[in-house]
Amino acid sequence: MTGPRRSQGPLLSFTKMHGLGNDFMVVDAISQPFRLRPDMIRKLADRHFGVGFDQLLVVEPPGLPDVDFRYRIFNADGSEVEQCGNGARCFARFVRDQRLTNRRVIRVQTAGGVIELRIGREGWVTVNMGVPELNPAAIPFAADSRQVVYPIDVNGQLLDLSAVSMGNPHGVLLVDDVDTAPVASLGPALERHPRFPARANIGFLQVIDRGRARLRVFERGSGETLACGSGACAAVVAGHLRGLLDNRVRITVPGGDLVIEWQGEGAPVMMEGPTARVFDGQIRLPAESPQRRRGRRQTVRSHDRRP
Ligand SMILES: N[C@H](CCC[C@H](N)C(=O)O)C(=O)O
Repeated sequence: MTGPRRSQGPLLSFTKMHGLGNDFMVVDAISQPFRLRPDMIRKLADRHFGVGFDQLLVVEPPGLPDVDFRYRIFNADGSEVEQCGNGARCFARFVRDQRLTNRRVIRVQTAGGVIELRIGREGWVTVNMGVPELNPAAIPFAADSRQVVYPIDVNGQLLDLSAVSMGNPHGVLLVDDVDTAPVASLGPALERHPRFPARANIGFLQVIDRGRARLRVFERGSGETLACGSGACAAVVAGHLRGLLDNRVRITVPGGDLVIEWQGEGAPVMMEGPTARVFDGQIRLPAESPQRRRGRRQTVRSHDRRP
């Protein structure tokens, strides 16, 4: 077998996984070098010319004393983000399956803070997603003061929106029926609304009763996905604060069900759901141009947060 041509880059090993159809390319950057740029991530995310995924998840050695791993998350548009709930479950299963840990409870550092993952049976994982952030400035969402519901003008239409951060920003709208919700039009308009300076994930929440709800999410940087774990958490927080949902809610997203628990202000949001491994693969990356190699030597590894 001939070795790679000089113009070819390294082989990158990965595992394709999903959490309720929210799909991921998972890369172990502990056992292999990992240096990708936003343009390269966008190419890998392409469902025709690349691997195809909603998010790229990267396993790195811990950067803090009391955590087991660092977990980096990149959307399909190449933007690096703070949190991914479904991804956290798949991350936990991956590091255990790959024997990178033998622990059943792992602490993971993300750009949005430290989260704790508990690995159960048959691929089920419970995630402590941390305490939701409701202060507009920290979400970030432009508002004079904190409200449960914010009136917001979207292309001349006045809507009632809840704003929550799970480490990543979310807007939540109540709808009568998720099947007819204007996700394709309102999703992008709100994702990039000027009042969300870091953009946002937009959830369309239909309350069935105080313990059950349906949800569709137009995700920041990836578009509508079959499931959004942090979006399900944000939706339960918003529904609870509006007095419509109890502490434990079964959230049905297009890809299946998640169980979310929140005891109220100051408490963390707990999320429980399944994970699935689809296949393992390798992909040869294009060689880095000499100019980029020279540029790389002069710069510290960049943690691009936006393409
Ligand atoms: N698109 C999200 C990241 C992935 C979140 C989602 N896949 C989840 O399960 O939480 C953001 O830009 O904040």
